[in-house]
Amino acid sequence: MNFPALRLVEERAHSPQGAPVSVRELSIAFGQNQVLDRLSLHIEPGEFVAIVGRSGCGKSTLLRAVMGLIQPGGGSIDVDLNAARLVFQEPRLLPWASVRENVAVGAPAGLDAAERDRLVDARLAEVGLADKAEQWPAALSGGQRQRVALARALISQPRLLALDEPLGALDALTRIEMQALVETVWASEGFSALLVTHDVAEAVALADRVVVMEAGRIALDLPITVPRPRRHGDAELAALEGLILDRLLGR
Ligand SMILES: Nc1ncnc2c1ncn2[C@@H]1O[C@H](COP(=O)(O)OP(=O)(O)OP(=O)(O)O)[C@@H](O)[C@H]1O
Repeated sequence: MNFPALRLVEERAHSPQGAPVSVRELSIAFGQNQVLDRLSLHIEPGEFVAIVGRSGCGKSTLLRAVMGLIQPGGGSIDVDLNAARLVFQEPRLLPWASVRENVAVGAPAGLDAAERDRLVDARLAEVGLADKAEQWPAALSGGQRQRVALARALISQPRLLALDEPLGALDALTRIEMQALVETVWASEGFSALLVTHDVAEAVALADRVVVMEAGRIALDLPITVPRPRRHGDAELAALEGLILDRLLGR
């Protein structure tokens, strides 16, 4: 008999530990626009850090710099990019490839077909899409496509997962379901997570620390110690959300 859930647990037990990230005195300018100004941020192995801030404050610039997509103007970033994956707001799937093939794109090189299929099936089961492997992306909902993007990122067993507003295009209910999924996979896989989001409620629901950016620097670095799994609408989370919103709105 086949025990896919058991196999998944065995795989989790062998998951590599989360990778640390050290950003020191990072400065980035686009022309005259000084977007990041000697910003420092440290992420502990396995920690979940969310970044919030007003539109244009430099959240995505920071995340892209951490992922090696933007060259720092000054300062340093210490991160192992071999073990890092990025999930964007749009799922960026190959429209002409099946769900299985889209997830397999993220698989480590050198696997034989059976081993690759086994990993794809395990990841699809993890994100709740076990029955969609042979579908085309066009046949999926927006939330399902984003699950495929998550499975594609997870298949390489990343030690750091960077998430750039990954749930921003989803409706409110799907978004809450996806937040629970992200929390579950993070808790079971052990990777470090860096999430950029506009949604302060999402940040406090998911993160160990919420970092508030202002004028290219960190204005507030707030630990969220509410026990997990967290429940949407929890009073303590709502109070933390209010505190951060007060800061962002200057109230
Ligand atoms: N490639 C680029 N070239 C020039 N300017 C850029 C570039 N990328 C970002 N910027 C500018 O840097 C600033 C910060 O942009 P960034 O996308 O990091 O902000 P953000 O906080 O993620 O914004 P949002 O919440 O709206 O996504 C903005 O003024 C933006 O116009």
